[in-house]
Amino acid sequence: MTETTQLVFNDEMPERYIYEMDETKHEVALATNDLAVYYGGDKLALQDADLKFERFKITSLIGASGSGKSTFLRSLNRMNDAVARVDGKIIYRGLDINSSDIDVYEMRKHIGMVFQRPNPFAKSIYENITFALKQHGIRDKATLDELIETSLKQAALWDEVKDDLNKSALALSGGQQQRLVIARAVAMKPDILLLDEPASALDPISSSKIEDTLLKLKDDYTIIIVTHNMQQAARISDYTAFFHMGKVVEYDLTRKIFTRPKVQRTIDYVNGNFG
Ligand SMILES: Nc1ncnc2c1ncn2[C@@H]1O[C@H](COP(=O)(O)OP(=O)(O)OP(=O)(O)O)[C@@H](O)[C@H]1O
Repeated sequence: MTETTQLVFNDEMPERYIYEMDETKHEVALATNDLAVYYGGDKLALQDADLKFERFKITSLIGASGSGKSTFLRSLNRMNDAVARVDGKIIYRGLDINSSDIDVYEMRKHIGMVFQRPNPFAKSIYENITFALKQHGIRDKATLDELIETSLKQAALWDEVKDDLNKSALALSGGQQQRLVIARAVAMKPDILLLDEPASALDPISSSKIEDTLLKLKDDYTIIIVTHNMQQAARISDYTAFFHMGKVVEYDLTRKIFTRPKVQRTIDYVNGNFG
């Protein structure tokens, strides 16, 4: 952002602003209620997280390193269970999926996760996608073939690999591997896709392919993405949450976060004044 477009401080500014989603107008796919995460028993890494995520939209989580973005994202499908205490509620289809009686394995079929580093299995492209499907009891070849084609098309990888599905996934480029991992996640037909900096390890062209893929995927999925790249957040997301020191400081429509944020700290961050 150039000097002339710097956002400026104006009179009475709140310390926090959380967009109140009108549930009569917007379908909420997932909501957190008073979420707090403690590592090692007492290290508070996230607090007071109350967010609603709209269905079929992309929400970006932005903020400096260590501000709690990944902690929040990982808590949404219980990836932190083994390392942290997660208090509060995560509401999905009327259920609190943070409750102890939830079948986490089953829940993750609905809420999938893609990590920063592409992590395909050391298997063929075909097997990367069929592995989890078979574990979930899908064995019919025609069904598997159809799911492979659909998911690879959704992840914008089909045209590049359709003639060689038996090739090792490890022989693909980093960007192709990440799209394969996205295909693997969408083959399970989740409702919600969580992505932790999915493009940060990739070159700009691969990164832009991932962005295009996510924009297409939002026709069918609700997407929540952690990104350090503010241009990327501005380009692809409908909503943006700005994290600072374990709190969501501002949550709003992306265009408002980047043009008319309400909190001084957000203004500083989007202007590049991180101090
Ligand atoms: N497994 C863990 N055990 C202990 N502390 C952790 C663990 N994971 C994260 N933390 C701490 O929690 C805080 C928030 O970290 P988190 O990774 O959520 O931040 P982040 O905003 O995602 O950062 P980055 O952008 O660097 O990924 C930090 O102080 C971090 O050191």
